[in-house]
Amino acid sequence: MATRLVHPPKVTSDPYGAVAPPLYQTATFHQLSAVECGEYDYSRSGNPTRAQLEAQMAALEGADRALAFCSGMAALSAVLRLVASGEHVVAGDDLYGGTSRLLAQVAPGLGIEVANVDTADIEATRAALVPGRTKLLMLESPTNPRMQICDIAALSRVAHEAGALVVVDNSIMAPVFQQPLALGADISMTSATKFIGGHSDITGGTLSIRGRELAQRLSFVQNAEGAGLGPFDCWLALRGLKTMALRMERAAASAAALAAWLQAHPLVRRVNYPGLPGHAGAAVHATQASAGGSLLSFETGSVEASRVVVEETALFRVTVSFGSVTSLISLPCYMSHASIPAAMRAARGLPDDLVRISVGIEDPADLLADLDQAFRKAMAKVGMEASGVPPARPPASGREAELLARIALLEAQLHAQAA
Ligand SMILES: Cc1ncc(COP(=O)(O)O)c(C=O)c1O
Ligand SMILES: N[C@@H](CCSC[C@H](N)C(=O)O)C(=O)O
Repeated sequence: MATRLVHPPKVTSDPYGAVAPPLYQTATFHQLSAVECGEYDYSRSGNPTRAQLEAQMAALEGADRALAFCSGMAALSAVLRLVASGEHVVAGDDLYGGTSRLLAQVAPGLGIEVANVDTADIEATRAALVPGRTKLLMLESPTNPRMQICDIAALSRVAHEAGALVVVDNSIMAPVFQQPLALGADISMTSATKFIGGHSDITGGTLSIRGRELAQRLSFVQNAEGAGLGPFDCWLALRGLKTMALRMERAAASAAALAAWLQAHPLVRRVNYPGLPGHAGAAVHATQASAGGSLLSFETGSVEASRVVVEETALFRVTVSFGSVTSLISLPCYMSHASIPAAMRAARGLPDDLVRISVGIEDPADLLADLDQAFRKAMAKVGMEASGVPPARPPASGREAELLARIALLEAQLHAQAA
């Protein structure tokens, strides 16, 4: 993966042999004549820089074709266009807030009925699918923000038996750690705003698609509705891709160390991180992904304490989004998932005190020390003694952290095999 990210397939012929892909920052292309068009005519319909990004994503995910959109939501909206009025979608019940909003507030206006189900429960998902009427099963694994895991291969089989297509939102793992098409999904969506861009400087989304006919339908939507990614953002995404494995491996190793520390902390009631052997989905996750990733969430039992942790950290930026080189921290119920009505959040078990952390590529020792000082302030706020706080002693080096993360994943894999 690391090598393929640096050596993408070349789709543009560059007479100068530029090492960086050329940026075709143009809206239109000179035609061969008034009645003959060359390969490109208009950047909404196609652009060589976008074609380069799409070819690389297709190669990375073993797809027949990939398409790049101006955001992850635009990519998911294009997928929703595969469903006609009167048809049915089954989706998970712990989804990114924007996806929940699309399904709860946009889909009904299109005449599309949506059923939300706990996709960790294969039989419940099977029961929610209506053969012949359900056209799409929408999955996230891990889910945002509770990091729940579903079995992508088993659910793909169940959905296909019912005649539904499967789209997996792979934004949290990205192709570096998980490849949904290889597990049986039809479409893998990645918000390029996250790990692909990697520097919090673009919004984008990609669809990697199995099957030429399906890809053609989605490509038609991309052009007809005009939500393709612009050339400069494609160029930034191409640049981000080169270091994606390096960034993700480093951040995942640090996240594993932070998750272990949080789990031992007296102020923390629960840690959601699929790289922890005790996580309910760890065994399934270990069979379909190669790391726990760098996103995790935890509960303190007190919104007040969680808020102090979030606001008192200095290296973790209080911001929505994830997958950046910079560590980020948030209260999902007040930020990324605020568009889900409070009653629905409560029904789905999404607590207000949940804190989400996106671990960046900083030195894990600094991140731990920063969390430790913020937690001490939070404990003081809720009148807790600082006794029992685990030492904020990180693994001696990034390499050691990486090895520990690999060992944790191997343990989870052994667990899975034994089961
Ligand atoms: C899991 C997940 N899917 C999809 C999206 C949508 O991506 P974008 O913000 O690029 O539209 C986000 C975040 O926004 C997300 O967290
Ligand atoms: N105001 C935005 C919120 C974006 S959340 C971004 C990201 N997916 C995350 O989970 O942090 C909106 O309303 O969409």
